[in-house]
Amino acid sequence: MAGRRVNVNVGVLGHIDSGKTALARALSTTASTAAFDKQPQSRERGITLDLGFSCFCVPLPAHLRPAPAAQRGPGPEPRLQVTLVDCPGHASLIRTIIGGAQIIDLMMLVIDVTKGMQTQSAECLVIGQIACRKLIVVLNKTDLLPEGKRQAAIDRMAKKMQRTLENTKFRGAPVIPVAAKPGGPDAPETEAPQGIPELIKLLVSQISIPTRDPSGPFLMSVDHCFSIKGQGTVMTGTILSGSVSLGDSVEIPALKVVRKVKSMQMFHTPVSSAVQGDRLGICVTQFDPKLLERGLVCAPESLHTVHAALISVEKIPYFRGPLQTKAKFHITVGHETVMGRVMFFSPAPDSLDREPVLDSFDFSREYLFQEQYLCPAPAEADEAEATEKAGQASAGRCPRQQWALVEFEKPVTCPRLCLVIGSRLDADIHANTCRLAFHGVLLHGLGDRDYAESALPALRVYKLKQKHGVVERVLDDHSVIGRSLFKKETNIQLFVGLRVHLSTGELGVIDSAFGQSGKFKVHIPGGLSPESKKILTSALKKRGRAGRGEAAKPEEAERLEPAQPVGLSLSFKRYVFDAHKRMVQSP
Ligand SMILES: Nc1nc2c(ncn2[C@@H]2O[C@H](COP(=O)(O)OP(=O)(O)OP(=O)(O)O)[C@@H](O)[C@H]2O)c(=O)[nH]1
Ligand SMILES: [Mg+2]
Repeated sequence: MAGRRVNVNVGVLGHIDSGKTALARALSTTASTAAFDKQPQSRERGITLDLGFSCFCVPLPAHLRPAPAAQRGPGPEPRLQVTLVDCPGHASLIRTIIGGAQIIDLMMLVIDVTKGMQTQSAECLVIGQIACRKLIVVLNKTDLLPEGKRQAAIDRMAKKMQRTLENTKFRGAPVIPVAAKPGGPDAPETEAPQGIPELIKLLVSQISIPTRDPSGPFLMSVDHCFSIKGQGTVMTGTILSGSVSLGDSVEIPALKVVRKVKSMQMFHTPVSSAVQGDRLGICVTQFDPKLLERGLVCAPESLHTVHAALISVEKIPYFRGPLQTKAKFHITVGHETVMGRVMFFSPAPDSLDREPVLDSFDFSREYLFQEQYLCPAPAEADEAEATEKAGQASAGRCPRQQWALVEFEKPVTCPRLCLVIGSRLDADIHANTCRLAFHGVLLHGLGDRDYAESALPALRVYKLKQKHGVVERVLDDHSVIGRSLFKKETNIQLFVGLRVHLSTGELGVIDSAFGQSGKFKVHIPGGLSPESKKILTSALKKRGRAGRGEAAKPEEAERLEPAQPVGLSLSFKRYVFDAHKRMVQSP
């Protein structure tokens, strides 16, 4: 029996033509069926269209070996299997790249040393920050640098990359030069790559194996599917969670079918079980492989199909422009990308500082509707630019967590708490801008097609509304008539009982409509103060005088005339999903 193998997935990401496939080829000794641009279209266009998988093995390094006590007696040397996930570079394939990034433990960012950071290198770095823990920057094509100045140019680019990483979570990550295919496409195959042994050494030293957890529901991301005559249908992919054994039933949720696992292989070797992190081919009883190119296979009934979701959101700082409520984004949910419309909301003002919660959504709390995602107010220096952008949190008080309701154009099938990325894939790919707009975690999926009626009323997101009017006249010490707060057609009955503040300081309560023109009666429980009465009655007198032509002493009219009318302000909450559109008193 072969010795123990520990698998780790390493992503190869970078701008188009930086040499990712050439690097994967140089690194690999064993190629799986799908590696190295074997697709005919891929060969024709000279670009990678799909994830490519290949691997190489090295002795398991000391830092990854279990403690001596845990080791079983003498046996074959344990091996580390490094599975390389060669991602496409072309901008149009970013969904594939995001899918690839979610199954890797470490990311190699390939940079063409003669070009430096390019648009998709930056996007890959953003994706890496969201989905990966570790990074190595590989400066490729060093053979293209003039020999005499090569080292200096490499050092300069390495410094530049370090500076770029400075503001990311990969600060201080290693940068290493190579030439994966010296001489380029026309160079003879005998031309040996340069710097590969050093890169392997660095990779192996940087790899740490995340704890693989065999518990939890089985979930595998499938990247290829084909049938073998007389045996069944084979799906190859990476196990994202849980484990699988021979004879288990697995579900292909996209096709709504359940199949039995007949056999399994890991890199051409039959196995009887596999766990999270393993790369695997499983053969199940026949189904048409054409129906499933990409997708998920899972333990029966462990995934949910959702029509909308509540997600925790964080804006990607490189995305230019605001994130608007009602805007449409491409939303990658787990391993699917669909269009979705978003509505942003923040904590109620009294809970801005609450610790972010990333594993559930609290329906018992109230939330404040936002026209757009709130960004921290920028430093003074950026003020000019900042004033253009609305949606800044007032006085630098930015909530620690914000959310969005995402409504999908078509339902998506995804695991619990999966990664969500919102992007603007329709943006011009040559515009040199980051198309990735926000990321987050799916906290709560709405599985009912009629979620708008069945589930959303429980979501207590409110808009804070303010209305302003004026006191028209005093009825008595405890009541006034107001106007200009409502439109003529407003049903004032809905507002009865809500508090209004008079600009003179008194508190009133809307009592009833008054006449047909949107006027209303306000009851003032504490009574009008003598000063207020003076201001109001003097205004009344003036009106009266004009109306009835009564003579008043000119000096009195001057003295008592209020500088401004007495205002009435009403603030109330309206819950966005309240079917009855009730107004609720706000503090
Ligand atoms: N001179 C030189 N050319 C290289 C090197 N590595 C790759 N190339 C060439 O660069 C071109 C692109 O290489 P690929 O490996 O296909 O690049 P890629 O990053 O996989 O491209 P996409 O997958 O389409 O994004 C090919 O013509 C390679 O021969 C290198 O180290 N030196
Ligand atoms: Mg490629």
